[in-house]
Amino acid sequence: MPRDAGVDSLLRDISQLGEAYQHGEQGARERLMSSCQTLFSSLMLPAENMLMTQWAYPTHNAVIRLGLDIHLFEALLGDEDATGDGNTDTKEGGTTFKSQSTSAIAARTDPKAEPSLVGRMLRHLAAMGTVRETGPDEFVATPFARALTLESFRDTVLFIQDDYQPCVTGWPAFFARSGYVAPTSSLDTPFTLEKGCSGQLNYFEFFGQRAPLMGKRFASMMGVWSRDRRKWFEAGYYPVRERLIEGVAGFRGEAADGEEVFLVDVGGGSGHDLRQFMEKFRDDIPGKLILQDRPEVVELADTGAGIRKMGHDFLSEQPIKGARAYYLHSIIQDWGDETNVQILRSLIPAMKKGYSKILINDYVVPNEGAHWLQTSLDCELMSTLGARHRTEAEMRSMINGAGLTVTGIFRHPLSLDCIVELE
Ligand SMILES: C[S@@+](CC[C@H](N)C(=O)[O-])C[C@H]1O[C@@H](n2cnc3c(N)ncnc32)[C@H](O)[C@@H]1O
Repeated sequence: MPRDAGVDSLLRDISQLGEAYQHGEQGARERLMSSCQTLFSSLMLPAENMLMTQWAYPTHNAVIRLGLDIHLFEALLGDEDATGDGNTDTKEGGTTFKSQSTSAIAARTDPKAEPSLVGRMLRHLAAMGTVRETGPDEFVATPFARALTLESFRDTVLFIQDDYQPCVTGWPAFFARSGYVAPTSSLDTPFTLEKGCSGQLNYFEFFGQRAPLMGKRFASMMGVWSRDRRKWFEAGYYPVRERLIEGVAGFRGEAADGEEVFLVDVGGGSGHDLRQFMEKFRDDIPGKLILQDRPEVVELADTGAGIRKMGHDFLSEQPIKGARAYYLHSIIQDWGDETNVQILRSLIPAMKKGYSKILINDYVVPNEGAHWLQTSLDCELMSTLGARHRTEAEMRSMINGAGLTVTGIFRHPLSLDCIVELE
């Protein structure tokens, strides 16, 4: 086969990025991953690509899913005190993982699975990079395999594979019916078609009224989705002190009534954003933190001390008046323009002029070169809520239509999302 010039230049980039990564340069890891991914797909032949995407990925997912049922990932971690049988220690991301034999892993599965089935599952997981093979019939967990023992990761796999994926499998039926037109109503989507609630309940109403467990798993998935991303309040992203904290009465020793609300997380789900915000700023937060969402969602949220929970429908007037900021994370992306204008207008009567701000934390997608995280979420939004991502021009026009003004768009150099600040 003739060599591809694109591949040659990718190889040069990867070599330079590899050095930058070894020197700990900011952003080198992300750029290296992206170049490696492009290199991988450039090198793959069409039939290999076919088999990888259509065969290997789905069966990898199926092995992970079945692995949860038999507690394969817990079995793989073994017993902290396990010794003998030739186990070797492997360092990954600062944690020591022990190598385990297939028979030892199979013996710890629960319910007990046939050792040869466990061996076949482990070999596919190893081929796909989820576990590592350290010798014949010997495996060690990667950080991802270890994370699959966490409740939030288990919930995420169960939500995506059991609750969400069937509506993606139903795309051909939905689009044949719609005449190959993308959905624009949250009441008529591949999700509502698959769940039999078209015209009656949207995605979130379905969780609340028919599938509370699904709602809990969804909230866990949102936490996992945010987990390794740059937080909006981190250094180099949105300047929280300069733009929010310093403008609050009482911050400079002026009189404050102690009742001020600093931040309302509107549609804040499980409260993970406020919890992390609290951990970072603690005693510097000049006012109360309030988590709002649908009543059944806030009820499940484990916010800990210092965060007040409140059931509130964001389509109706905001009851917390004069907060320093109203934060909307992954809310605007969920809805069409009409609903978003209603969500934003419901906040306006509560805002103190010249003081309160709205912070929209969403992806604002580029016209070209969107990341797979953005494009796959766009597919998810289309499938579940008949929604879609917006470009900056589309976002600005929607916001102006609600009678608000964009006062800044803030991004971390390594984040795919941004904060759109409004007054
Ligand atoms: C995509 S999630 C985002 C959750 C959270 N902000 C985060 O980033 O993890 C959308 C949230 O909007 C909430 N929601 C949907 N409809 C709502 C409504 N009418 N009023 C209040 N919250 C609503 C859902 O329950 C869900 O928690």
